[in-house]
Amino acid sequence: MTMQTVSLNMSYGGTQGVYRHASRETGTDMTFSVYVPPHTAGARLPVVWYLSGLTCTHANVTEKGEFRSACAALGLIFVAPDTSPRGEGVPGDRANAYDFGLGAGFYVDATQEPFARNYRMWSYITEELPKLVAENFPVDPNRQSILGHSMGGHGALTVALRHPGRYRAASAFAPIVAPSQVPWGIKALGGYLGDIRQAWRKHDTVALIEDGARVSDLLVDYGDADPFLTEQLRPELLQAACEKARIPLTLRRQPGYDHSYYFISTFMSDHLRWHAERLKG
Ligand SMILES: N[C@@H](CCC(=O)N[C@@H](CSC=O)C(=O)NCC(=O)O)C(=O)O
Repeated sequence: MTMQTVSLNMSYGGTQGVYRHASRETGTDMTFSVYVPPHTAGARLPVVWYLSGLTCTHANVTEKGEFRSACAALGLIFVAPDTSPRGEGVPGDRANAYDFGLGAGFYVDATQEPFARNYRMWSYITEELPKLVAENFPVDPNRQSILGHSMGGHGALTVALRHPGRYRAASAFAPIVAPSQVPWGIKALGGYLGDIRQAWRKHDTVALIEDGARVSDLLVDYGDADPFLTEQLRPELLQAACEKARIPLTLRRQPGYDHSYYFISTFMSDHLRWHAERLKG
């Protein structure tokens, strides 16, 4: 699989790159970013995947996430994919809605027309992109972890729950934890997967836990000034599901913080340290 380098900049002794490739899964060109920390030649490094939220590309976290200093200190590779296919002929123009279509792939493989050909973000994130990254960067495939924000928090938690042997840690900023029960999720899962509630459960963190999926532990931060908290995010549903399933959950309510990258960047290094602990050795 080939890829092109869009840009490459030195940062904290490592390199921040942006790359583009032709994706088999989405049938489009896809852009993603990778930060590689300073390392000795030949070393294989742990990799942290970051899934972004509604309206984002790779660029939001790359420019505003403030992850590079911690990644350089902790020796972590940081990968930030896009949130949907884009380009000519791809349905779901954002002019119609910010919460469905372009920038809002919800990390599922769509089964409904006209989305089924291009909106294959589940397979892209879990299969195609990991292979491309492993072929082109000094990653240790046995030391991977995943985190995300909002729609990307939903993606990170569902991907981790369905691949318990692959990701050693999972965490999220203000995740959508029960998409089957909130407006953003009902719109997206219905639009991409149709009205097949059983299929939705495989893309719903709370439902996956209810159905027996497990991870060793979770870290979740949310801000109590987040405008989406009570209608879309509903962290109390995750707390109840984890308590019932006895999954250790560190759920932190951050007073005064909202949903923005000012919030994410404040707690990014905490999350990366938490991941690094679980990616040791
Ligand atoms: N009306 C806003 C809503 C979009 C928004 O807040 N997007 C968040 C993620 S929300 C859940 O997935 C985001 O990360 N935005 C990008 C940023 O750089 O802050 C809008 O249309 O912008």
